[in-house]
Amino acid sequence: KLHGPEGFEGMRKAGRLAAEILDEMTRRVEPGVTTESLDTVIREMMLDGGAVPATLGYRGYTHSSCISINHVVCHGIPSDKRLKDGDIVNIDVTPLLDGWHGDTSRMFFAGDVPLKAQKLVELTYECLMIGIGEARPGARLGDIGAAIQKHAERQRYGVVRDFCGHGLGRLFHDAPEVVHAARAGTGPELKPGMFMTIEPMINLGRPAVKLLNDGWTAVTRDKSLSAQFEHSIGITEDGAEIFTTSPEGLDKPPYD
Ligand SMILES: CCc1ccsc1-c1ccc(O)c(O)c1
Ligand SMILES: [Mn+2]
Ligand SMILES: [Mn+2]
Repeated sequence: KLHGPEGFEGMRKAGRLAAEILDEMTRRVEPGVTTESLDTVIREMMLDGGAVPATLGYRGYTHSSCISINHVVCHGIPSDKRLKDGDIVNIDVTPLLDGWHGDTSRMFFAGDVPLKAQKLVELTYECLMIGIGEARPGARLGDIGAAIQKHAERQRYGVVRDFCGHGLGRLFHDAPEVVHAARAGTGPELKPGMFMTIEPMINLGRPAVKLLNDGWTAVTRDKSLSAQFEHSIGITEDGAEIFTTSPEGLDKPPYD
């Protein structure tokens, strides 16, 4: 699907609301808060912004966000679980605003996070931005995953294969599947008007993942820490536009 100016306008608005919600999470993530309480703030901010949570009811999912802590790779379900000092936390939100999905996630620190975990978070952000840097008309989809994989594996980190980025717009998930480990020069050619997410999950240890009995929560098999960042982007005539950038510059680690 190739979108025109109306689609870019719609995604800018949905993406900005999503980024503002994650900016608010920067102020609220701290040891002692429950992930359920953060999910409630997220849902209220979506509704106040005239949007609805795209994940609520999606394939039977019961919450307005995914909150994934430490060795949880993705799809962590908000609960009465309290954050503790040293936790690294991914919060993933997708407000659906006037028919457009703004899908984004960032890492947050609860209290004092060990340097090794901070380095994983910074490298994962670099992977996302390096992947976005490959997105332009004429590039191949595989160029994105190849660049991400190279940056992560050079530092001996594991790139998760089990979950991918995706096309989006009026749909939450559409073609293409954006794999975060791929071969350059392969896959469909990128064209202006394509919308997609890039959402690399990078593990301190091996790439392998398993699902918990709740049917949602994905964890590293070797229990190593995992980090993820996600942006929704649109391919423009000369590159890519990021729809989910923080208006306050809060989406860029290192977090001091
Ligand atoms: C919880 C929403 C959900 C359910 C099945 S996959 C999924 C999901 C979660 C976060 C995402 O960024 C995404 O693209 C999909
Ligand atoms: Mn997401
Ligand atoms: Mn996504």
